[in-house]
Amino acid sequence: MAPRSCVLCEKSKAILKRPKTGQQICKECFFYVFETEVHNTITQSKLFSPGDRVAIGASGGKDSTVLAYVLKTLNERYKYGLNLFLLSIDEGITGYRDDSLETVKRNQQQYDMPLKILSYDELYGWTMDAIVSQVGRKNNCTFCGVFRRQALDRGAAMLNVDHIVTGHNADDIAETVLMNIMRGDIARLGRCTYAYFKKLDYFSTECIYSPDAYRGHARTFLKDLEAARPSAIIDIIHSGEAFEVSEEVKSTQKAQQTCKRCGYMSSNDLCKACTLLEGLERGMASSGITDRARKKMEAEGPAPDNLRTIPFFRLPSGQPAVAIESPS
Ligand SMILES: Nc1ncnc2c1ncn2[C@@H]1O[C@H](COP(=O)(O)OP(=O)(O)OP(=O)(O)O)[C@@H](O)[C@H]1O
Repeated sequence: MAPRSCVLCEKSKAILKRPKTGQQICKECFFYVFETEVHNTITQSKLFSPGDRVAIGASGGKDSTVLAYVLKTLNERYKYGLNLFLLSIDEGITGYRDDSLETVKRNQQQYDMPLKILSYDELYGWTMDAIVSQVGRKNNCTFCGVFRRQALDRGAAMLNVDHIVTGHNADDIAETVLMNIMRGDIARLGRCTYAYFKKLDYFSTECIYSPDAYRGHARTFLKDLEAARPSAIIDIIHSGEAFEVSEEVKSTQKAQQTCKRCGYMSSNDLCKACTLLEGLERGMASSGITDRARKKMEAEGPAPDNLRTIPFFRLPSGQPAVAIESPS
């Protein structure tokens, strides 16, 4: 059978079928439509203003590498006037993050962007290797996720940027929508094709500490759905976007305040990172995970005065941290 030609340019050979539209298109047309969609989202949502400083959360993986490449390309093509920075968080995972940071350092050269690396070790006094040796593999993702979110905000404040952007592909977002539904967590409500065809330099190893079994179930389920109906992924994302959170559910969300200990935004007296860090420092790491363990630690008395804590968080303006929309 003769190869199909691209439905857009009608000249070149089609090399992929976009599940989103069902269109069979060639490589050049794919680059063009993908980049144009990102551009349209940026302009229609008025994401940036000329002169804005933007930190790209750079893990070295495919999604953030595509993000850095596309933002740089669009910034030059459409003259957005953005100052772009790479911001990498070094979680301290030997054999994984040290390798992927080498990719980010190459991206820094390739894309000619300043790079800031901030490590868990310098911020919290703990690497993920040390955390895993205390808590084991089961709950370590909780520590890593909470610590990364705060580290990205703190790194962004150090760079004095107006925005942080992170890379997410359609599969990951659909998985997250499904997982929030399956957990009854409505209130918290891809692909690598682009990176592969553009031959971008990215790091493609899974985190050595991330056996997220629940996400694995969502992923398998989504793959089955997609096999039956290719638009399933994008349909689920649209459903997630269309969910209306009732006022009753919204009212269960706690008001945003700042952490008494470190000044970072929090919905409790202590932010989650301070709670987790206190547990680690007192040798009771699960106190940040289960209510029972927390009560046990509380029963042992207040935190000692010499407890290692996270430096107090202030925005570059000197203001304490204020609420920033939390992606979930
Ligand atoms: N260590 C890190 N330093 C800076 N940004 C990070 C880091 N880890 C994750 N991010 C940001 O969060 C996004 C989503 O991360 P996630 O862990 O889900 O990885 P992913 O979907 O495999 O993305 P990637 O392919 O870029 O690694 C990344 O694209 C990146 O923008």
